[in-house]
Amino acid sequence: MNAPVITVDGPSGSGKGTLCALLAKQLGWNLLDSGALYRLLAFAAGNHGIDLTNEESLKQLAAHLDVQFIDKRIILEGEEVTDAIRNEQIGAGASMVASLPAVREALLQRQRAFQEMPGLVADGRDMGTVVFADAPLKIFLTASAEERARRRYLQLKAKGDDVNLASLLDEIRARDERDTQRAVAPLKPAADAIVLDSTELSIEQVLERILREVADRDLAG
Ligand SMILES: Nc1ncnc2c1ncn2[C@@H]1O[C@H](COP(=O)(O)OP(=O)(O)O)[C@@H](O)[C@H]1O
Ligand SMILES: Nc1ccn([C@H]2C[C@H](O)[C@@H](COP(=O)(O)OP(=O)(O)O)O2)c(=O)n1
Repeated sequence: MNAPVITVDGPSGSGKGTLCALLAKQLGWNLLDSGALYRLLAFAAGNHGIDLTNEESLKQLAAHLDVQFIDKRIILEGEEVTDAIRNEQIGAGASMVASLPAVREALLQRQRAFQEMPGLVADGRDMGTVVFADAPLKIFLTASAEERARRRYLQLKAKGDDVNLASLLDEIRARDERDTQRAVAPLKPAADAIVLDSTELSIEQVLERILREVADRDLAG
């Protein structure tokens, strides 16, 4: 029997990463942060001097990406990059490489390998539409662009980054546009996804709502 999967897709800053981590912890399930793979690829491309539009080279790099996920740490080619991949520049680069079909194809099996017992919580843009299209519970988490920019601003500022709310809002809008308009696996809710707008909801309220859906489907055993 395949391990059950809960997919959580949605735009940048909607709360996917936070919710997926809490959900995986609460259920004792595995966690896939698929966005981290695209961020790692953009970062590795920088290391190797590969242009973010060079589909053939990026495909090769994606197929052989030397990455380890150790607890909450991410090691790329032997170097810890856990924090280094979490900024808007890498986010924008990730969104660029993610628009290339050969790159998405090269990362598919790597993502599916995370589907192990007792279950998987998968965070991304196309988890419910493409990578785990058979998942028994699909969430599409969203929020207004202004609220998402505000959350990102607070998050990066708390980290000590020098950030500007207006430019973060511009970057989030540009990324939304690229992620929803691309030809392959665009960001959109799966036909059978539950759409949750978290603009006016706390993290606890979103978690509670998702856990109710898990219980209704008897997913947690
Ligand atoms: N419902 C919410 N209300 C307020 N802040 C939230 C909510 N969900 C997430 N956040 C905060 O917003 C920021 C971005 O969340 P994150 O999980 O990184 O989003 P995503 O993975 O979708 O980009 C984090 O600092 C997180 O704590
Ligand atoms: N399953 C996925 C996950 C991310 N991506 C792309 C598109 C996103 O803009 C970038 C970065 O994703 P990530 O989830 O890390 O970004 P946020 O934390 O939501 O800002 O990668 C994708 O195309 N497909």
